[in-house]
Parts: sequence; C-alpha cells; structure tokens
Amino acid sequence: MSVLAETSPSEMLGKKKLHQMVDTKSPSTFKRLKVDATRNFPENCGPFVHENYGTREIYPEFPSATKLVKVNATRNFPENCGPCVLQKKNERDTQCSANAEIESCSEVEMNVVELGDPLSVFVPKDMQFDLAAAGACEKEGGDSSHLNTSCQPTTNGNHVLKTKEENLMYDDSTQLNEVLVNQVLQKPSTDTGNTCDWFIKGYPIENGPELPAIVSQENLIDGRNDEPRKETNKRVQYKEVADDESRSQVDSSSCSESNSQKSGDKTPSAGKKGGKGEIVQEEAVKCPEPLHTCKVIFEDESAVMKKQINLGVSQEDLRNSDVLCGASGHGLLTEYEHIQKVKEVKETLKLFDDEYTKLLQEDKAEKHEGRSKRRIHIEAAMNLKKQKKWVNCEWTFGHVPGVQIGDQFRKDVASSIVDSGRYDNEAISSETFIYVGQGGNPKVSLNGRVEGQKLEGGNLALKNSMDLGYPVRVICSRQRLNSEKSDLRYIYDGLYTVTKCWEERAPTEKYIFKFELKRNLGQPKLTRELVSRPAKLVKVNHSCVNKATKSIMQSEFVVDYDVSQGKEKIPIHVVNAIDDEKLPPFTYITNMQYPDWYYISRPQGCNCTSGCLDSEQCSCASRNGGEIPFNTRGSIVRAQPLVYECGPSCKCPPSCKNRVSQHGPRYHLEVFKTESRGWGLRSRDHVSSGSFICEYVGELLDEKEAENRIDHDEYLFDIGNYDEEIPKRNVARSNNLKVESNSLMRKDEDGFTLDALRYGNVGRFINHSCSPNLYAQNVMYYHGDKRVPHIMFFASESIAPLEELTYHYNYHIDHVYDKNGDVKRKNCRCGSRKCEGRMY
Ligand SMILES: C[S@@+](CC[C@H](N)C(=O)[O-])C[C@H]1O[C@@H](n2cnc3c(N)ncnc32)[C@H](O)[C@@H]1O
Repeated sequence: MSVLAETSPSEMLGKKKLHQMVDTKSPSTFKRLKVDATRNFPENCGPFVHENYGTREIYPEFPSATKLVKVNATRNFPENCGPCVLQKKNERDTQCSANAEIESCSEVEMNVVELGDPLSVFVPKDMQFDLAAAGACEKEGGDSSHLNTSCQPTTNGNHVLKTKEENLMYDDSTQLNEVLVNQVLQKPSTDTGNTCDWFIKGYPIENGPELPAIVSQENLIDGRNDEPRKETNKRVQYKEVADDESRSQVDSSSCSESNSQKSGDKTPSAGKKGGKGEIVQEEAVKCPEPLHTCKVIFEDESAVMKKQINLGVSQEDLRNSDVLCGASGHGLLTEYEHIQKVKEVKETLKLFDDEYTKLLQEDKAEKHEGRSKRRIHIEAAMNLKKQKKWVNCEWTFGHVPGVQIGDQFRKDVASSIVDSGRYDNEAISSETFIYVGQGGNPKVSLNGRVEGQKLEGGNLALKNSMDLGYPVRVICSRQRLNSEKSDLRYIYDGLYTVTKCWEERAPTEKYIFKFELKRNLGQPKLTRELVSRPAKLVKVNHSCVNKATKSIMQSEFVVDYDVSQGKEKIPIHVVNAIDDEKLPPFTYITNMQYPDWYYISRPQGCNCTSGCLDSEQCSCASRNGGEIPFNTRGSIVRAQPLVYECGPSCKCPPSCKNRVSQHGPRYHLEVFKTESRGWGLRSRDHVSSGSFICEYVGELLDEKEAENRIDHDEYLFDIGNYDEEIPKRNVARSNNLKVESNSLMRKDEDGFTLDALRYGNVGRFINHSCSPNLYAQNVMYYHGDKRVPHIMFFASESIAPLEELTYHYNYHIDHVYDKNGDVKRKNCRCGSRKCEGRMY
C-alpha cells in the first residue's frame, strides 16, 4: 500500500497516491488515517453562507436559516465551517450604482461584473486628437455636457450573459433569423394620423403588394453618398399570419380590431405563404398605442424594419445616425427609437449644461471667498437625478442610445468612465491603440507605493469583453489649447473591440495589463471638423512586446484549442507561455473507466417527477439529511462526507437541482504551463465559492493494480476512504423517509484508486497547494457502491479568473514510499505564504 500510516510495517511498501484532503478542509478519504470527519460539520455552522465583505450572512431562502455568522473570508475552510457559498446578490448586485460611481471619479473606474462586463474606455488626452487645431469646439454654447448614466448591473456573470442575449436577441434555433424587437414604439405619424408608416430598409418589394409611403432611412443615407447603393436581389414575401397570432405577437390590448383589419391592407400576407428563403413579416399593423412587442422575422439580419416619423429631427441627425451604418452594438434600435433617444440625450445634455453652468457660477463666487470644495459636475448630475432627468439607466452594450460619434461632453461621462489621462496609452494608428490597464500607476498612487496591476475591476472587465467579443465604447479627452482645466472635453469616438490583451513589466518593474483596441468597422469617422487624428503615432511591435513580457493570454500561446477534443461541453484551451513543451499525450475521457470485473450496481432512485422540489419527499435528498445539498445557483452548500445527487435511476429530469456535478464543467477551464509545477489548471471565468469545477476521472483500479503502477504514481488518487456521518440535525429532518445506513463498513482491502495517467480528464491537471481554493467532494449518483464515489472538485472560495485551481493532496510527510519501501520526498512549489515546503 502506498500511503501508509505510522504503524503498519507491512504497509511500508507502496506507492504515493493523491488524496482528498482529510484535515479541517474537507471530508476525509484518507486511508488508514484516523480522522474525525465530523469536525468539518459542527452544529453551530449553518448552511447557506453569503459572502459580503468579510461578513458571511446566512441566507434564509433555502432551506431555513436566519443567523449571521462572522467568518474570516480569507480562509478557505474555517475550522468550523463548510465552504462558503455566495447565495444572495449583495446590494450592489441589484441596484443602480450610478451614484457611487459618479462620486468616485478619480481614475478609470469601471464597474466589475463577474463575467463579461463590456465597458467604455476613456482615452486620455495625451494620445488624443488635436481638436483645437482642427477648429472644433469653437462654439461654447454648442458643447454639451453629457449625462448618460448607464447604471450597469454590477452583478454576476449569468446576468450579464443574459443581458447580452437580451440585447442581441437573435434566435439561432429558428430556421430563419428571428429578431424580437422589444418595445418598438409606434406613435401616430403627424401627417397620416393614427397610422404607422413602416418600411423595409433598402430592399425592393417584388413579391407582394407594395408597402405604402415608404421613405427609407437608408435612402436618406444614400443621399449623402456618391456611391449608388447596390440593389439586392433579396425578395420580400410575407407569411400568412392568422389574425389571432398576429395580435398576440403585437400587443393585443392596444392593437385591436382596426389592426387586424388594416393588417389586411398593409400586410400583403393574405393568401401568400412564406416559403424557404422568404422574408416573413408578421407585424405591419397600424397601432395607435405603443406596441410592447413586435415580432419581425427576417430573411437575414440586415433587413431592419424602420419607421419614419416626423419628430422635428433634422436630416443631419438622421445622417449621423450610426444605427443606419450597422454600428450599433446590438443593431436593433429602430430609427424612431434612435431619433427619440437622440432628442432625449440632447435635452438632458442641455439640462446638464444649464445646471452645470449655474453651479459653476456659484462655485466661482465661493472660490472667490475661499470656501469652495465642490465637485460641481457631480452635483449637477445629482440634481438632475433628483429631478428624474437621467436617461439610459439600463445597461446596454454598444453605443449608448442617442449618443452619436463626435458628441462632446463637458465632464465625466457614463458612470463606467472616469477621467484618467495619466496612463501611458499608445496610439498605433487612427484605428488602433494600446490601452494600459488600471492600477499600479505611480502617477495616481496616493501613498507613493506602486503595485502590480491585477486582473480585476476594469482590467478583468476588458478581458472579458475581449473573450466575449463585446464592443467597448471609447471616449477621448482633449483640452482646448490655452483653455482652463475645467474646459476639458470628451468626445465619443465610437465602438472598439479588444483584440489582444497581455501582461508586461512596466518601467516600475511591476506587471501591468495592456489591451489592444481596434475601432469597429462601419462607423462614421470622427470627421476633421471634429478631430484631427493623433499626431504622435507610436509604433509598437506587438510580438516583441509579448514575447519579451511572457504574455499569458495571447492566442499565440495556445497550444491546443480543446484538450477534450469536443468531449466537454466547453472547450478547454491549453496554453504555454513558459516554454515550447507540448502537453504529454493521454486519452481524454469524461467518465470514470470501470474495469470489466467491476459490477455497476444501480441505486434506488427517487420518484420525484417534478424535479425534487420537495426535499422532504425526495429519497435522494433524504440521503443528504433531508436537504438538497446545492443552492439555487447550483453551488454546494457545505462540504460533506458524501453527497447524493439524483441520477439515472431517478424519475426527475436532468434539470433537477440535485444534479450538479454530473453535468460536467461549466467554466472556461484552461490548462496552462506553470513555472515549476508542470501543467496546471485555471479558469478564465470568475468562479464563485461552492461552484462545481470538474471531476477527477480516470481508470478505476483495485488495490493490486494500483500497487503495480507504483512507478508512475503522479496521477493516482485513492478513493472511497471516508467516514460517512450525516450531522444529526439534518437527519432529523428526513421524516419517515427511508434513510440508508450511514455506516460505511469500509475495509482496507476494499481500496480503490483512480489513475488518470493514461485516461483522464481535465481534473488530472490540478496541482497541489498548501492554500488550496478547491476541495474534493465524494459524490454518488451513478451507481450505489459507496466504495467508489465520484471525486468532484468544488470551489472552497471565490476564485479570480486565471488564478490557478488547486486542492490539497493531503500527503503525509515521510509517509509516501517507493517500491523498495524507501520514503519519497517531494518539495512543494505551490508558492503560497502558508506553504509547508514539502508535498510529501
Ligand atoms: C496530478 S499531477 C498534476 C498535474 C501535473 N502538474 C502535470 O503536469 O500534469 C500531480 C503532479 O504535479 C506536480 N505537482 C503538483 N502540485 C505540485 C506542487 N505544489 N509542487 C510541486 N509539484 C507539484 C507533481 O509532480 C505531482 O506529482
């Protein structure tokens, strides 16, 4: 036997194996060690812990707990407590935080979301355009301050992804691209009374009656172009839509009888069927009230339904409409909405300007008296907020509705952007620049201490934007020559995409993040009247920069785009920024490989057809002490000796909330080469505490076979060694449901081992750390043999993106032996402050 307790001489021959943690950090599985597993689960440490700035608060939602427990948030597994699970969004998660953001305008401050916060970048003046030289900003009164309070939901990744979907709203599942345009406002046209003059952008209507009075916005755009717009051969046809269906897709309450009648006039659908390749239009109703939902099905995405309404908006405004150029982040604003937004924003800017000017005068007077410390732009913004004059309070990707390229603002703009101007950004060309991440800037350090930048806050957000391909708004700053500092102007430059990001050593010797941003195509240029392009173009050789600085994120370091070869739902990249080594070969498997001799016994499943909602009735929950061990977000509530998930023998659906780890990894995991520990594993996403990471999958070996493999023991993992004891207070909740015996009756000779050397999954790359952020959880779901539980890794704390994922191997020093019975030693290189120096 490989890992031996002090006492048994017969066990002095054997191999080293990997083990789950057995100390206070996780349930015990360690063979032949006497470990009191119950001390992980004391009576006084309840479930459902909520992290909030060091105070973890029990979340009463599920199942029932009401007390507050103060826990040192930096510890993985407090001695008396299981893993801490984020249960409830904190206040910042759910509320518009524009106040706080505006108040804290000191440097680049971008709201951070756990995943994918597309954001705005402020480009400081030293790489900006010389507007004064170009004669811009001459009109004092014409410049407006901008008050665009994009209150970003500072929330978890799921929310943001959802937001993205809400904005994109393309449904690939349909044969035709289907675009749901929410809240398409339809107001009475001034010249036609209660009618809505819809038109289809740019396409000739061949099959089907003509639409009335089509004044395409695109025609207006074409008018400014010398180039004639190409005619397309796309045909527009209409699908027959039953009145009922039509009405239900628009707002039935507001579009009643007259709509259905007029749909006969306006929708040339009657009698025509939408065939393959046809555009199918399903709305074309006249509606005196705003529609709430208007369903439009297009042959392709570029056919955008628009509405021309005389709103007193000049053609100039319309020409500047970048929606028409496809530059909008989501491209789904109708002309009407856009024009409305432009008006709205302009009005708000004007109000802000007035308020700002008023306060400026007051301030000047106070300064004169030597008593002013006011931040008037914030005051002005807050005054407008009180008057409920803020606009664009929803988070949106892409352009801010109503803000057009070239718009100038007097002071700090969207809540996500704050003046910087002190970072060494570099312009590469008129379309590309290198943006330096936030933090670690000696120019802004208050205490003179300069620290390396971290992949958090705005830096993380930018990286996420890169990964997700989200557009980033860029705002440039400039100060007019010979003008006062208060006359700093910001100019909206449009959308950019983060194309690269890397880490490099700054002159301060600290590491900083750099991001390459490229201007999105199809956007109106900042014209010469507005800006002149940067005078100083600094040429940077990217590859040199990256190689010299050991970039960890460049695609050139990706040695494999999916080590799982499509077997996992989310591809797993392999990156090596250290040397030229490739990943040693192995066969990727996603399920434990059972030997022929092993009999897979089926457990008795639950009968909950509706998804184990009633944890008191579910027999799987009863095995877990009457509780579903996961919260509503699928995070494990606490470490347990054994967790029972529902499985193939259960009647509940795959979506049952008691099936978490069996669905495989949910995060973008990445195998990467470490400096001194071979390959390791990390997540490109933020991981919240209690989240499932992956299983440790390998060949199942019996004791004898494991001994045979002692010379190649790097990937051996002893399993099934644990004391199963469910805390009494939980058992008490199991009512009269049958609870299986908790006694494991484990004998040493029953030992099983997993070997992931030849066959394994991503779990085989997880290294040991003396300060781990994962723990190994025994989970049962597939079979009923408790000697062979699944080894599932869960996060024992929140983990930042790209932080290495580790667990404690739990070797006992001087108790790992080689084939000859000699003690084996291995130094630990986990690098943590608590490192014990030796792994075994
Ligand atoms: C399961 S493998 C982990 C993946 C491995 N690093 C690789 O390259 O495939 C275990 C082996 O990784 C190395 N290792 C893991 N954690 C380590 C640590 N903290 N210090 C030194 N070596 C470590 C040891 O060689 C160990 O036997």
